[in-house]
Amino acid sequence: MAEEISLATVKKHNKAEDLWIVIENKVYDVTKFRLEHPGGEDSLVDVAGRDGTKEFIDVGHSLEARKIMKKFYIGDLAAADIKKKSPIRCAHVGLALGAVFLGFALIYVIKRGGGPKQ
Ligand code: HEM
Repeated sequence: MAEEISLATVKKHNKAEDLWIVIENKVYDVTKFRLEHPGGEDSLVDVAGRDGTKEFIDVGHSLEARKIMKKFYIGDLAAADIKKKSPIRCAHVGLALGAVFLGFALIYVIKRGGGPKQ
């Protein structure tokens, strides 16, 4: 099984001479690659020690780039750090569904003449 690396550990490697990046929940040590990176050293240093998934995808990296990445893979982001964002999103979806349900329930009660009878 791949080694699990916490985001706190990744954060310690946030310099050009010690450069780890998270992409799609996988951790890469691109310290040596930074000088060969066709997109330049600076773009990698900008996301050093953090999640660079958005930036990586925004560039539209080729399949060749994805092949090269594999050479620098050092482990997976710890499960606890991956899940952090999702409960918030789930809560939002739950709230939205709850609000829609309440809306329909209200319409139903009103249409049935749930109000005071005359
Ligand atoms: C292990 C991680 C990465 C690898 C192996 C990698 C590899 C490459 C390669 C091979 C290219 C040439 C174009 C292509 O084949 O797509 C490239 C271009 C580029 N990369 Fe990366 N890259 C990595 C991460 C990143 C990240 C995290 C960023 C942004 C923060 C980034 C920004 C860029 C930019 C700006 C270009 C230039 C695009 C252009 O000139 O059109 N790269 N990269």
